[in-house]
Amino acid sequence: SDTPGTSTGHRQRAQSSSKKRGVALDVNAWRGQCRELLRRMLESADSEPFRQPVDLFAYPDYRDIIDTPMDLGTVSETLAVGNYENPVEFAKDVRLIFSNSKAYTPNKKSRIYSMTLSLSAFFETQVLPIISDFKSALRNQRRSRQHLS
Ligand SMILES: O=C(NCC1=[SH]CCC1)N1CCN(C(=O)c2ccco2)CC1
Repeated sequence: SDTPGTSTGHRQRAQSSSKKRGVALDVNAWRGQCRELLRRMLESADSEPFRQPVDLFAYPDYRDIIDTPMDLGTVSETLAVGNYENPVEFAKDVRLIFSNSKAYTPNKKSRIYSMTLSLSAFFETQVLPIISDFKSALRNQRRSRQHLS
């Protein structure tokens, strides 16, 4: 707490990132964090079936069941070319990979589906702080811009 009687002068806040409550609030940090999360997922054996699009010759009925195919390679490419605006859009595509697998699997004991379960459990624990840090950086940026207007 401040020493009584001191005035806490008006603090200028840096535009893109500022130290607040010990957290670096950088509205752009999410992209590198998501790239690193993808890298860790791709190095896991559990991601093997999800690194590239499903081979429709190997699974001829795949598109009868799945409307929007998605895979980690496509997500990687979309992130690299800057076509995700925020980590929520990124997470939506990754979650689509897992929901497609759940929809397509003939039964919940299939090997590939069990890989989906462990990979998505890992993903959810890792993406949550990325999204909440982004949202607080955005709130902070809007707060500091608001005081400028
Ligand atoms: O063919 C692939 N991936 C591409 C590959 S794997 C190695 C070479 C190229 N699949 C199979 C179907 N998929 C499932 O989720 C699934 C659930 C139950 C059975 O299959 C998605 C992954």
